[in-house]
Amino acid sequence: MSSVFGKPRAGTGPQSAPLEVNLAILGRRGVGKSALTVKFLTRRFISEYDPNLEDTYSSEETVDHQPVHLRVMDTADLDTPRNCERYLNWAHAFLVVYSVDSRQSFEGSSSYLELLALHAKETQRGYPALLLGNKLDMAQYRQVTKAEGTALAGRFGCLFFEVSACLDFEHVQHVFHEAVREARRELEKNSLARPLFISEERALPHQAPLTARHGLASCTFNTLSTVSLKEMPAVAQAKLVTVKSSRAQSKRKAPTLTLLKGFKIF
Ligand SMILES: Nc1nc2c(ncn2[C@@H]2O[C@H](COP(=O)(O)OP(=O)(O)OP(=O)(O)O)[C@@H](O)[C@H]2O)c(=O)[nH]1
Repeated sequence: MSSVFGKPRAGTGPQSAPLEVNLAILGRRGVGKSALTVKFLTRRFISEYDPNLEDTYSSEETVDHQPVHLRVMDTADLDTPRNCERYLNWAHAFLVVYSVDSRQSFEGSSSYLELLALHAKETQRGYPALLLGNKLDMAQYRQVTKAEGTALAGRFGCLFFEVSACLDFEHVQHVFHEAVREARRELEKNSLARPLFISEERALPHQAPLTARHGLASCTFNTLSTVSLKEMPAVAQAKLVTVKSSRAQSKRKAPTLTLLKGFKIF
């Protein structure tokens, strides 16, 4: 099933260059966004974390025999989407996460999917999204059934997975690679040579901010009325740490330690 909201906005590079994919992880606090990100990058599960950290990590991946330069933004919204343009204008694809043992977080994920769908409608661009029910190892405390997750994903045309950041790495990796595939499908629809961020001149002068109109306060889209053709934007409040996943997986050398500053690993 395809998970496309609207039209694509960026293109693949030449065949020899790695594909560049930006992936944002969204969801309410405590659903396991950081745990999933760190699991994917290091194969490890974290037990302690700084909930206010919002970092963007970089990893060289190979997906379907194709090199991919993947950037992952582990967002740190509070209870609702906030200052969303920092990821809406940056990401090629989104992982929307809830926790299977929290109905509140499931409702939160629905808000994020609505936000993405509305943004896609406003901008006429494509935003592949995957819905993830995390903490599958806590299934005995389930508040959200698998059928409910499937139904929500179906409503928004998303892929859906139940995962656990503390169980097998391969399943988590599969999900991230599926996100890359979804982004790549979108990127391949557009033949631009490099990943560029193109904002069309598309003023919305008489309309309130999208999220305000739909009850998602705090998100503004003030770049919509400007013309811009720019390379990778600076990510507000985010620092870029390059991590070679093969190295991170095998050794506890500097990149891993840098990445995991603030986390306790075991
Ligand atoms: N049992 C279980 N616990 C998990 C899992 N993923 C994360 N946790 C725990 O859930 C808590 C929150 O995890 P985080 O990864 O920090 O969640 P987050 O979504 O990044 O939260 P914020 O940073 O506050 O936005 C931590 O105590 C984790 O150890 C999981 O798959 N299973």
